[in-house]
Amino acid sequence: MTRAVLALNAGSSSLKFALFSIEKGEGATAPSHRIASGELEGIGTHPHFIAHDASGHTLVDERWDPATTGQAGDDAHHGPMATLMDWVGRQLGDVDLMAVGHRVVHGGPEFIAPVRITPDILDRLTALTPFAPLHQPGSLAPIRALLAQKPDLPQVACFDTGFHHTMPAVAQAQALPREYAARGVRRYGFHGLSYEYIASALHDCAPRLSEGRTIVAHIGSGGSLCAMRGGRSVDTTMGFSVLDGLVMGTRCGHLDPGVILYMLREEGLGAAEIENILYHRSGLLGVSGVSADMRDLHARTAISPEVTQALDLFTYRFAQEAGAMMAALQGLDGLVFTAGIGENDAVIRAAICARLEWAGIRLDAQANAAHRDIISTPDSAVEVRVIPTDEETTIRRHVLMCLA
Ligand SMILES: Nc1ncnc2c1ncn2[C@@H]1O[C@H](COP(=O)(O)OP(=O)(O)O)[C@@H](O)[C@H]1O
Ligand SMILES: CC(=O)OP(=O)(O)O
Ligand SMILES: [Mg+2]
Repeated sequence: MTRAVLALNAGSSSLKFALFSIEKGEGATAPSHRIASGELEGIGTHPHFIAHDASGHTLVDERWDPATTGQAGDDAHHGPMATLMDWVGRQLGDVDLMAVGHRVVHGGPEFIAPVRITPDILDRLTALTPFAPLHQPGSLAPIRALLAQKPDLPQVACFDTGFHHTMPAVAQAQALPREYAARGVRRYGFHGLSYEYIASALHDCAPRLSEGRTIVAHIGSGGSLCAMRGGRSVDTTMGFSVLDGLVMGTRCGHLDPGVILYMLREEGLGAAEIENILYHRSGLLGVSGVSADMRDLHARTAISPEVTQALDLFTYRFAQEAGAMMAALQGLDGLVFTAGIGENDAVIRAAICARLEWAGIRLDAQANAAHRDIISTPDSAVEVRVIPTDEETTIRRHVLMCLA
């Protein structure tokens, strides 16, 4: 029987998985071998489940009605996670599953390195839910379900916050009364499993950018920038929560806290209503009034000025936040685009790069349209790259490190 590790990556609009075969004694740094991988994407907009085997053959390719398939963050027995886990369970016939690794969005101040799940650890991770109210339950639901079904199956939690613990104290700080930092209210940063993968890819394919000053732009349904120097995070645009920084699919990004006071005091809204506005009704969806999904928005730019405004705000705010990351890095050698929008959307990449020409970025329009590895011109002061992220490979690495 093939021994395997399953990596589960629950995002806000997608559930991704990969099943890796593991040789006896295989270490975390050995090249990975996938038996199968896939994703349920477009959760909440146009759910699409697609999976491939090791040779790229399609195992499943189905589209569903969003009204019948639930939301990201539903518990493990209902909605998208149940669909994915049922399907994966049926594929496991001749596989000896040695461990499951999970993306867990928030590790709080305590959890940096990956950790083997025990009932006590699960309780401590559950206690972090107020830090990521809409992500943590979705991360923990499959862990809890598997712990009940298969208590002896090793499970490892891999933290999206872990990569950013190298940020200097000044980047972790907020200008609040000191006692807040002691209570864990500080800047953490997210998308760390993705940034760790990109840091290792840069080490292999672009040593100059790996050693130098690089902004990695993880722009999917959620999005953030990481200012990386020498392959480590020195700053990032998400802070205490996944609301900060860039304009996202349904989240507002950077916002004057006075707006929240206004909603509380003048509009009489409660915490749950404000949370719903900031997490689910803002961002591209809120400004365009039609969709959180970039693919839908491009199809409507010609007919809707609101859609054009939403895209303008998205690229404007990106350029502003990139300026902040350049200040943290004291300059810029490289810019890397990754995740759903970063990897696939040449129009958005071009609009962003046009706003950053002042920083020495020159885009090669043909290379960009063809989604090539390097999309800047040879004379560009900043090398611009597209690197597909692979959070599942980071999870595999973390599982093997943790079990060693
Ligand atoms: N071909 C494409 N063109 C433009 N945007 C795309 C394309 N494919 C995916 N996207 C965007 O990427 C988003 C999903 O990115 P992803 O990184 O999978 O998100 P998450 O992990 O946060 O769920 C979608 O909401 C969509 O806006
Ligand atoms: C941390 C976060 O925002 O994740 P996602 O982009 O998957 O929503
Ligand atoms: Mg993601």
